[in-house]
Amino acid sequence: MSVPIVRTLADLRLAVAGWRGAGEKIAVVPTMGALHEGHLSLVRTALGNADRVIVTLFVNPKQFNSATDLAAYPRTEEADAAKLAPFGVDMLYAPGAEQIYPAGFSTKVSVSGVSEGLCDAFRPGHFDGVATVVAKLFLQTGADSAYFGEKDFQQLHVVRRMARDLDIPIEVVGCPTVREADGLALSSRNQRLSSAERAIAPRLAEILFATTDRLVTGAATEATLAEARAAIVKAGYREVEYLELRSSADLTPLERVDRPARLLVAAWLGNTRLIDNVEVPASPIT
Ligand SMILES: Nc1ncnc2c1ncn2[C@@H]1O[C@H](COP(=O)(O)OP(=O)(O)OP(=O)(O)O)[C@@H](O)[C@H]1O
Ligand SMILES: CC(C)(CO)[C@@H](O)C(=O)[O-]
Ligand code: BAL
Repeated sequence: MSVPIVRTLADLRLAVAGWRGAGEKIAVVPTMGALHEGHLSLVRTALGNADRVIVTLFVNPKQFNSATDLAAYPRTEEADAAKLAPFGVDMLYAPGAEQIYPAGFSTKVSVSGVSEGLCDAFRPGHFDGVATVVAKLFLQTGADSAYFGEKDFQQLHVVRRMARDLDIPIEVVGCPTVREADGLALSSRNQRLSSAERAIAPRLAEILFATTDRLVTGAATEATLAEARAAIVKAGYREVEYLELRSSADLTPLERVDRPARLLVAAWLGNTRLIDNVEVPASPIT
């Protein structure tokens, strides 16, 4: 079985109209390709919740801050289509850039609040690019539900807020982060790690989990976070961009764990920027 590849908005709309006519529920899984088990877990959840599943593959230039990062981004469409084939995905929508940003395109979707701080502080404009392309993908596909990984936790919040604010009738579903056996969160950027870096990489998740265990409900957290930042550098990471505690519900900064909380990190291992985040387990207030 192979997955039908659709490259134009006109062909996408034709297929979707047929499915809608038959009363079928449609799910969309937006990706930038280089598919791995993380993406495939989203696909499995989508297949369980809908009659038709569209996976999108578009490396969105508007969300890259650096031309080098964009140029280095893996492009493996053939292998991606082969990975999707056994799942019975209904369509791989891999539009040309002109289908998303036709000549004269001048609109930007910008979500305030949840977009601010964390990744935005180091990739300014990144979430405008994400919100703009995801709004287009939601409207082009007209899907009933969309699947995003918690690995990109801030992105998940931005997309949810955007869909609510713009009254796009779609359910945004967050899916748990898939990890390698040693704890490293799967990411297409892991391919860029040297073998020495790959050996160090899982220390990030290890330190993150160990730190959440130390974040006792109600206690101030800054000293614990400072120790964790130092431990990440000691493990061999070049730089910690941020390690912050935020509310899980709306990403507001927290100085102590006084509601469901998430610990989020971005750090550079050599020339590769990795992100991760974990929920802080609730602990009894003593
Ligand atoms: N390890 C993972 N577990 C669950 N979902 C994931 C994982 N990695 C990526 N995803 C999700 O897959 C979707 C597409 O992500 P994307 O194509 O950017 O892959 P990626 O591996 O995160 O790449 P990169 O981080 O290098 O951009 C996003 O919703 C993202 O959160
Ligand atoms: C959601 C997304 C496909 C938008 O380009 C991208 O940010 C990603 O792959 O996470
Ligand atoms: N996974 C988020 C896409 C990006 O890093 O641009």
